[in-house]
This record gives sequence, C-alpha cells and structure tokens, in this order.
Amino acid sequence: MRIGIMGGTFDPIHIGHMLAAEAAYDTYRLDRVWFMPSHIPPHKQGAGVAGEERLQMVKEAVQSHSAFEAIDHEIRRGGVSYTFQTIRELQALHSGAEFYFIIGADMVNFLPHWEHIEELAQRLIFIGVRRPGYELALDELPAFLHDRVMLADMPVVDISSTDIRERIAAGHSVRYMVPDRVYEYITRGSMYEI
Ligand SMILES: Nc1ncnc2c1ncn2[C@@H]1O[C@H](COP(=O)(O)OP(=O)(O)OP(=O)(O)O)[C@@H](O)[C@H]1O
Ligand SMILES: O=C(O)c1ccc[n+]([C@@H]2O[C@H](COP(=O)([O-])O)[C@@H](O)[C@H]2O)c1
Repeated sequence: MRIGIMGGTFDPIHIGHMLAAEAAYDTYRLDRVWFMPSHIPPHKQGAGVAGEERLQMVKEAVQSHSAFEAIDHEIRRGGVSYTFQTIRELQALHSGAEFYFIIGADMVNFLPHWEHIEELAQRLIFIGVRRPGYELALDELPAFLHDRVMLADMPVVDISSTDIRERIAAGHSVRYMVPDRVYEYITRGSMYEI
C-alpha cells in the first residue's frame, strides 16, 4: 500500500494543495493520499485558525475524491507537529505501508532544516512539486537526500494561504481559489470574516 501524505497548515486549504496531491497520486500511482493538518507547524508562528476548523476545511476539500482523506493525527497529538515523530507513529500503526510525503518547492529547499531529517529521509520518499517563486534546486540538497526526493509535474499555481487570507481581509473574492465546499464552509463560518 502506497500512502501519500499531504501535510500542511491549511489556513485555509486551497487548490494548490489539491493539485499537488493529485499530481503525486497520479504520477506515482499512490493508493491513498492523507491530508494531515499540523497542530503547530514547526517553522511558523502558528496558524491563525484553530486546528479543528482547519481540519474541517480539509474534510470538505477531500469529500469528492475516493482516494483522498483527512487525518487528524497531528491535531489530536497536539504540540509542535514534527514530521519525524508523526511518521514514526504512523509506521508503527501501518507496518506494511510505504509512505510518500508531498511538498511544494519552498519546503523541498527547506528540507535540510527539518528535525531529524536523516532519519525521516530513510523512512519515506518526498514528492516535490513546483511552486512559483521557488527554484527547485535538487542538486544543492545534501547528498543523503538526492535519491529521496522525486518530482511530480503539476500545473503551476500562484496561490498561497497567505494570499487568500489577505484577499478576504481586503474584501475580495476567493471563490474558485479554494474547493467549492471549502468556499461554502468559509462563507458560513466566522474564522475569516468573509
Ligand atoms: N500553490 C502551491 N503549489 C504547490 N505547492 C504548494 C502550494 N501552496 C502550498 N503548497 C505546499 O503545500 C504544503 C502545505 O502548505 P501550507 O499549508 O503551508 O500552505 P501555504 O499556501 O504555503 O501557506 P502560507 O501562505 O500560510 O504559508 C507545503 O508543502 C507547501 O509547499
Ligand atoms: O518536521 C519538521 O521539522 C518540519 C519542518 C517544516 C515543515 N514540516 C511539515 O511540512 C508540511 C508543510 O509545512 P507548512 O509549514 O508549509 O504547512 C507540514 O506537514 C509540516 O509539519 C515539518
């Protein structure tokens, strides 16, 4: 069983995340993709929106795809969401599975700074996708990562959660930048004050 994990802050989830997951799913014939919101992202100040709300948006986003699902592993564990710890735990729970971790180009370049990256890179393969504004410089990564990062081709999407939050704050539309069900959820709720 090949399981892709799309980890993120998802504040909110947007179509860049969906296309990255689909590109990895399609290119590497994954059986499932688990979308996993972090509790506290390791290198950010934290998410503005509570974990339960971000998880609910992820659940809305994956509803129409039979191989995509939301997992609440990091939200339930609490604390800072270090990926090495998560993968240790998920591998203990799913011993026959091969794990792939899907990341955008910004995160590929940042991989050398992840906690216990050497151990993590032995436990899974990273699937990187292009993202505007970030060069994918695989040969500049440390040698131990060279055969641990594979690429998947997706249509480049110049969208970030920051951009979406800023548009909402300025009173602009984000319809179609997020999956329809996420848009409806955002407009019904009060977390972004649409
Ligand atoms: N437009 C995009 N294209 C490709 N990958 C993306 C895109 N947006 C986010 N990702 C990737 O998805 C993962 C989760 O991203 P995250 O939830 O932090 O979204 P973000 O848009 O980068 O958020 P923020 O703007 O708040 O920093 C990361 O690996 C990131 O590189
Ligand atoms: O474990 C780490 O050191 C680490 C450092 C940076 C990012 N990550 C993970 O990478 C995923 C994307 O991160 P982010 O901050 O862009 O949402 C998310 O699952 C994070 O927990 C993990």
